[in-house]
Parts: sequence; C-alpha cells; structure tokens
Amino acid sequence: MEAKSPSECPNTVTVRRNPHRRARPTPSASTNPNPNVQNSNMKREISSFPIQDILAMEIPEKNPPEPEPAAPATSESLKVYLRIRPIVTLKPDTKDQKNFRQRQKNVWPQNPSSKNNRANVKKNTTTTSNNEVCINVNDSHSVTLSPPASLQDSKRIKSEVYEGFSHVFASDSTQNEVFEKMVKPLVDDFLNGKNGLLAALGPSGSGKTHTVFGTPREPGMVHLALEQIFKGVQQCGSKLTREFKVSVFEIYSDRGKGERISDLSPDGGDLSMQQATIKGLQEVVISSAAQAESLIACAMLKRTTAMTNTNSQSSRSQCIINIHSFVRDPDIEPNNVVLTIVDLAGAEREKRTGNQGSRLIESNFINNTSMVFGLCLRSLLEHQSNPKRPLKMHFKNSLVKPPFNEYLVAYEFAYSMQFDFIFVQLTRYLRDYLEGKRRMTLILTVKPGEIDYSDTSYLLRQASPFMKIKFTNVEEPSIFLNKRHIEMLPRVEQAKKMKCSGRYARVTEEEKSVTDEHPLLPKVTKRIASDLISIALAKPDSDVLPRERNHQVMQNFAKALWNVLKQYKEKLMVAEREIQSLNEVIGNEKTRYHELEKELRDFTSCCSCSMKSSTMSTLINMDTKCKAQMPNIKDPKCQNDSEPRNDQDVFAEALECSTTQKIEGICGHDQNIISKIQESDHFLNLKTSECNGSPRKDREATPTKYDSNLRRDQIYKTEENVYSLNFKAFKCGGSPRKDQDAVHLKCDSLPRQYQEIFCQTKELAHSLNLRVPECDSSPKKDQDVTKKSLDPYESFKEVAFTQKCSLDVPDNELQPNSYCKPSDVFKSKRTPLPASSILLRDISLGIEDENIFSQTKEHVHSLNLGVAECDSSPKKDQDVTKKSLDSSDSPKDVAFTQKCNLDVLDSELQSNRICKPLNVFKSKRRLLPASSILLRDIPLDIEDESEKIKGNRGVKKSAAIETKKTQGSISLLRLLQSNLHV
Ligand SMILES: Nc1ncnc2c1ncn2[C@@H]1O[C@H](COP(=O)(O)OP(=O)(O)OP(=O)(O)O)[C@@H](O)[C@H]1O
Repeated sequence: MEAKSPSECPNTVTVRRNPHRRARPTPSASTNPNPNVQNSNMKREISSFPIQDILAMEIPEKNPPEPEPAAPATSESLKVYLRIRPIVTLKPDTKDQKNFRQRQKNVWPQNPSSKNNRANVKKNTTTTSNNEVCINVNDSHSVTLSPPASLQDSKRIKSEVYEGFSHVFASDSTQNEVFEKMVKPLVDDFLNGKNGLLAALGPSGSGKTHTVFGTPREPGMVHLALEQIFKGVQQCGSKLTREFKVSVFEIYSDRGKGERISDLSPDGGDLSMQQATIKGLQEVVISSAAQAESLIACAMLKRTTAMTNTNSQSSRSQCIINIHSFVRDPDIEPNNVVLTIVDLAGAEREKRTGNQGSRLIESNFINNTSMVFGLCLRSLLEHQSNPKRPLKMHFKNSLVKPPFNEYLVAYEFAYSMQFDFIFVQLTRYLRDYLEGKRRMTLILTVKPGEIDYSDTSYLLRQASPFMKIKFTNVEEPSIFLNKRHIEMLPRVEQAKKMKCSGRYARVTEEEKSVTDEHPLLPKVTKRIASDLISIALAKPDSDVLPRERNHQVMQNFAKALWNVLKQYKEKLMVAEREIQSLNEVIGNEKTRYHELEKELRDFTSCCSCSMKSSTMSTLINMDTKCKAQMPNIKDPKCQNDSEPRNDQDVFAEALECSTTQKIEGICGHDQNIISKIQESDHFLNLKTSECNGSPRKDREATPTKYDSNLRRDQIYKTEENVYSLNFKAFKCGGSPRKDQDAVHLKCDSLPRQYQEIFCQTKELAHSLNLRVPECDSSPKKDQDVTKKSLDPYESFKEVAFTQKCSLDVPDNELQPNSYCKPSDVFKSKRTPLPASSILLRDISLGIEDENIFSQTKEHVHSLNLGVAECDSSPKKDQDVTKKSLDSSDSPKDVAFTQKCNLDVLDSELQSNRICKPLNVFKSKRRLLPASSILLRDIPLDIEDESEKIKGNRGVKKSAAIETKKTQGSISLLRLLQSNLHV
C-alpha cells in the first residue's frame, strides 16, 4: 500500500525555506573588460623586467634572411640505389659441405686470416653459387623479388616487384659503374657547394663495405670520390682555392654497455658526442687522392671487424667518413661543404649468424641502429606525406622500444636482456639528414641468393618507400657548413667565427651601438648569456632550447634590458634635475641668509649708533636747556638758541658737539644713569620714528625690520592705553560744550575721581573765562582755545593723547592750534598735540594768570637744575624759564620738558634728578594727565599764595618773576592736586 502524502490545506500558504537561487552569472570578460585600467593607477614608474614577455616571444623557426644570396629551394627526392651482390659459385664437395655445416654451428667469430677459415670462406662462397636467385633485375629502376619455391608452396608468397630505384646495379656491375651513376653526382654537387650523404644499407655480407671501400683492385666509392674531387680541382686551375679535410670515425657497441665513438684516423682515439657534434675528431688535410687512400686504408685497419657465419670480415660498427671542403681565398664566396659516406653495419639474424654472448649483444646494437635509422626515415616520410603527423625524433637520446620483428631476432634477445632503451648516436649525428634538411642518398645492397630472400625482402619492403622522401627545405650549404664547422670548433673559436659571419654582423653592430651608450650592458648580458648557455649545455636534450633560439632570446633579453636601463636613465635624469633645482634653491637661501645676516650686522651697528645718537639727543636736549640757562657758555654750533630749530638740527648738533662736551663731564655713576636714559630714549626714538614720518638720522639708520614685534607690542600697549582713555572720553561726549550741565551729564559716565576733576576744572575754566575780558593781551581766539582746552572732554582727550603725542609727534609739527581728535588717533599720528603744551601755550599766550606759568617755570627750572647738576654747568633759571615759555620756542621746549615730566616718576626725579625714559614703559600705566603732573611738580602754597595774590590783579606780564596766583588758578591747582593725590 502506498503511503499517500497528506493533502494540502487550501488555506495554508507554503513558504519555501530555500528559495531557488538564481544562478550566478558566468564570469565573463565584460565584468572587467579591461583589468589593466584598475591597475593603471598602481602602475609603477619603472616597469618590472618583462621576462614573461621575453619568454612568450614567438621566434620564427626560420632564420632571418641571410646575407648571402639564398639558393632556391630544391625539391629533390631521396635517391635510393640498389646493388645486387654477385653470386658466388661453390663447387659441391662432400668434405667442404661437412665443414660448412660444422661452421654453421660455430657461431664464434673466427680469424679469417687462418688458412682453415680462409678455405672455409672460399668454400662457403662457392656453395651458394648453385643456389637459385630470388631477385631479378627488371630494369635499371626495378627488380622482382621471387620467394623460394618452398615458401611459395607453403606460405603462398608471391613474387614482388620493387621499382622506383634511382638505379639498380646488377650483380655484374662494377665499382666504376656504381660510382658514375651514384657517387659522381654527389661529388659534383659537393664540388658545387652542396652537401651530400651516401649511406649503405643492407644485411650483413651484402657488399656494403665492398661498395664503400672496395678493395685494392676494385676501389670503393670513397676512393673514387676522392679521386674525382682532386681531379676536378686540378681541372679548375693551378691555384688551389679549396682545402679538403677527411675525418673517419666509427660508432660501435662497447660490449653491451653502450655506444662508443672512435676516431679512425692514425692519431685518433676515443671521441664523445655533444649535441650532434663529435668532439675531438681529427680532420686530416688531404691534398691528393693518394693521401686519402692511405688514410682510408689506415682507418679500415682500425675499424672493428669480426668474422661471422655470413661474412668473414663483418663490420661490427657504423663507419662515417666526412670529406670537408673549405675555401682558402677570402675573396671567393665561402663554400664549405661536406660529403658524408656512411657504411652501416649489416643487420643479421641470430639463426644465420649464430652469434652468442657479447657478439649477440653486438648484433643487437647493429640491428637496433639499422632499425632506428629506418624508423627515422619512415617518420620523415610519414611526416611529409601527412604533415599533421609529428616528426618523431628517433635520433634523440630517448627510450626506444623496438617492436617485435621476426626478422630481427636480436630484439628478442634485447628484450630478454631487459634493455629498456637504446642510445643511437648515429642517427643523432645524422639528424639533419634524417630531418630532411640535407640531401641524402641510399644504396641498398642485397644478396641475390635464395636463402637470402627474407633479408632482401625485408630490406626492400622497409627501404623502398624512402625514395618518396623529398628534400623541400634544404638548408643553404655554406651556412649549414658554417654551423656544422663552428659546432666542431672550440667555444672561443665559435664566437670568433660567428662574429666574422655576416649573419651576426648586424647583431654585433646593434650591440655595439648599445654598448657604446651603456658600457655596463655588455658585461651584464655576457654574464647572463653565459649562464643561459651553460644551462642549455647542461641539458642533454639540446633541442628543447636550440642554439638559434638561445641567440634570439638573448637578443630580446638585451633589448628588454636596454629598455629598462633607458627607463632608469630617464628617472636618473629627472632626479638630477630635481637635485639641481634644489641646489639652486639652497644657493638662493644661502644668499638670502647672508643678506639677512648682513642686515642684522648693519642693524646691530645702527642700533648702537642709534642708541648713541639717542643718548646724545637726550643729552643735547638737556644741554640745550642748560645752555639756555648758561648763556655764558658759548659754543659755535649751539649758540643759535634764539632761532627756531627743529629736532633735526638738534640731533645733528648733538652728534657733533654734544658728544665731546657732555660725556666728558659726567661722572661714572651718572654715566650709568645716562646709559639707562640712552636705552629708554632709544626705544622712544624708535616709537617716534614708527609713529611719525619725520626724518631723523637714527631713524634712517635704523632698519625698519628691527625688533618689529617688540616695537609693535609697545605701540599696541600705548595705543591700548590711549584707546582706553579715548573710549572713556568718548563716553563723556563727542564735542566740547560750554554748558556745565552738559559737562556733568557727560561726565556722569566717568569715574568719580575724574568727575571731580572735571568739575573742578570746569570751575577753573569758568573762573578763567570770567577773567578773559580783563586780560589785555589775550585775544578772543585764545580764550576759545583756553576754554576748549579746559573742557573736560577735551582735557581728557588731550591727556589721553599726551602719551601718544609725546612719543609720536615730532616737535616741529607741533602747532599751536592743532588738536588731537579721537577720530584721528588711528588715522593720523602726526597731528596730536600734547594737552599740557596746549595748556601752557594757551596760558602763556592768553591768560593773565601768570602764577601758574611761574610755577611751571619753576618746575621746568627744577628739572633743568637736575640736568644741570649732571652737567655741572651754571644755569640761570629765569632765562631758561623765559626761553622755555617763549612764544616761539615754547612748544618745542615744553614738549621736551613735558616728555620728561610725563614719563618720569617723582621718586626718580627726586633721587636722580634726571629724566629716565627707561621707565616710561614701566610707569606707562600710571601716567597721569599732563596738567595734573604739572601741578604735581609745582610747589604750591596755594593757601598762602592765594592770600597774597589778592589785590594784586592786573600785574603786568613783565613781572613774571613774582609768583602771583589768581583765585581761579589756585582753586584749579588745589583741586587738581587733591584729586590726583599729588
Ligand atoms: N659486388 C661485389 N663484387 C665482388 N665481391 C663482392 C661484392 N660485394 C661483396 N663482395 C664480397 O662479399 C664479401 C662480403 O662483402 P662485405 O664485407 O662488403 O659485406 P658487408 O655488407 O659489408 O658485410 P657486413 O655488414 O658484415 O660488413 C666480401 O668478401 C666482398 O669481397
């Protein structure tokens, strides 16, 4: 019974817990079409070495066009010749037949030189004479192979026709005939600069050695070829432009341990093969055919041979003869050609040879060599017929697993001996031929006997298709010869030869241009090249990295390296330019530093001069006053005191006349005080030079940059003080008013202390105004000025500006009617007028109450006395006072006097009796209105004087010596003194 699933409730909603996920889009190139863009910002300034690009470079298989005119590619087919050994007649003899049968069992090689063996061989050759032949020559290019009758009946083997041979030499053909039809064309090509190879293939005893080397009576192809070569050279001319060298070596089996190479030249020894090159092979220079014959005869004596059942002198090695042709005359086109003739060892079957042991191993080597040689040609043929099929490199040192071959019984033994691989050096040496790059000619030698049917049939079946091989890509002879010859030379000579050839000339020219620009490049590339070459040489398989590919890789490597070096060179140049610009900046900074240092030095010297001049100016001021008091002292430059002079004149004279006169009379203690005055005065001068634009010597000499911060701070402090006072003054009112109520209203916002002062001042002003009509000499204008000056607002304003004006305003700019307005404080610093000077001026000009002025005179006189004490000079107070209060000179002098009085504390004045401008800034915050200071310094006996003054009104101005005070002035002074706590 099937279990039914519960029916779904109609009202329920099924919620899928794991909804279907959408398949992720397949990552494609569109997601990141250009991944390099992302990394573009991360691009390095100097790219890394493009080793991957170099390795990925596609190098064409064919070399670039050669400098020599390339010969047209010839499409030639491999020529295969067939030679049939003559049949040897053997007379039947029972005794010989017995011996033959016995020798068939004796597989060991026997010395053919022995009489018995010689007789046996002779008998053996004759025994086959009666056998039927299995091969019949149809024509010069075809043969018919007929199996024996026994095989035809049992295995139904039919006759086979092999055609297409270049030529079929019948058994009765002679050596000359073979030479003329087969070797002579090769020799002609050889003399014409074409390389050639003649290889003899065939079973053992088929006549290969006889065909190649021959006998003294029937010389072989080598002998005939050499004769032909020298004959042709002699026919060309008396001058021999070619040089021929002959080398002969053999490859044989070293008792089954491997292949060995032996030089068959008279002084030759064992050789070694390295990349299809025989190292140490001697090349004997041959100048005649006789020398060649003797060399060949010597080589044949050295060649490894052995007697087998099939051949009394069976060759047990592969023999290679090279005939090289070199050009002696450099004017003639280089044409180095080689003609190679190979006599292979004949394959043999164990059954027939009866070899055993090491001889059997030797047979395996021979058969394997023949088989690999045939496989190479078969692979070439298959590759040519079907290019898709790769060309098998059987000539390489690789594992060769020979297939089962019923005819090559030796393979069975090889398998039984567990030979895993077989090294074939012959095919490696003949690689270029087996790859179809060189022309090759094969001559197949066969035995026509009936018993040789199997060997003949096998050879024809295997080798007859080789005639279809075509040489379409035959290398240019001279280049190939150069390469071959270069490979046989030591490495140093190879390099020399490569440089001499035009092919590498272009490379050397490029490298030379590169090396000229960068001398280190050759060493680097040479080192890398040597490393790569050593690596390549260390590899047994040289085909993986061919020499030409190495060269091109090295060439590309050099180019890439050169590009990298160029990038680094550009980077280095940019860095050098930056360094140069930085050096220029450093030089400019040094120059600027020196200029600043020079300015500092000048400024330091100017500071000292300024301080000195300032001190002198202070002293001059004091001296001027002293001289005003001491009219008896006459100085030619300082006498013109009556004339109005400005500060410039005073300073100029101070520099000239005061230095010698004043400093000398000052004691040591006073000199210290004066030095302090110099310092303080220096700062005052600085401030003055900053505030106004009056030309002064010290200002001109003082750099504007000197201690600007300090000076600016001082100015700010002063301005702050002034501003605070002005601000308070502004609170009082913006304009002077005569109305007392208005003054009170305005002064309500002021502190109480100042309010009292204003009230009292107002009273004083009122009293002064009351006396104005009584004043005879004071004009109305001055009365207004007096009123204005006594106005509380204006007085405060003037007091506020006193500090600044005393510091900022040059004396020559002080005008009687100039006022410092609050609005002009920061606009113009040249116009303010000290309130005290205005007060004194007004009073001296328009107010009859001369008591105040007398007090002021006394105060000034007391100051001058203090200065005079320093100078130890006589003084006259009255004159000085008169002069200071003179209408023309009073502003100037009062300003100077006020400058000292405003800034100096009473204690200091009492102790030192000298103005100390040094304390100006210390006591800056304690500055008092000028009027109060004046009143403070004036010794008042208000009460007494007031009483005395009564009834003395209307005293003339000329009687100024008497200290008479009006009631208003007394009250004013009293009020000021009491409020200011003087
Ligand atoms: N065309 C020929 N005319 C006369 N004698 C020949 C001819 N060919 C071969 N012979 C003789 O046959 C014998 C064997 O010949 P040869 O040694 O050349 O055979 P092979 O193929 O070289 O044998 P292997 O491979 O064992 O060396 C030699 O004695 C040689 O004189």
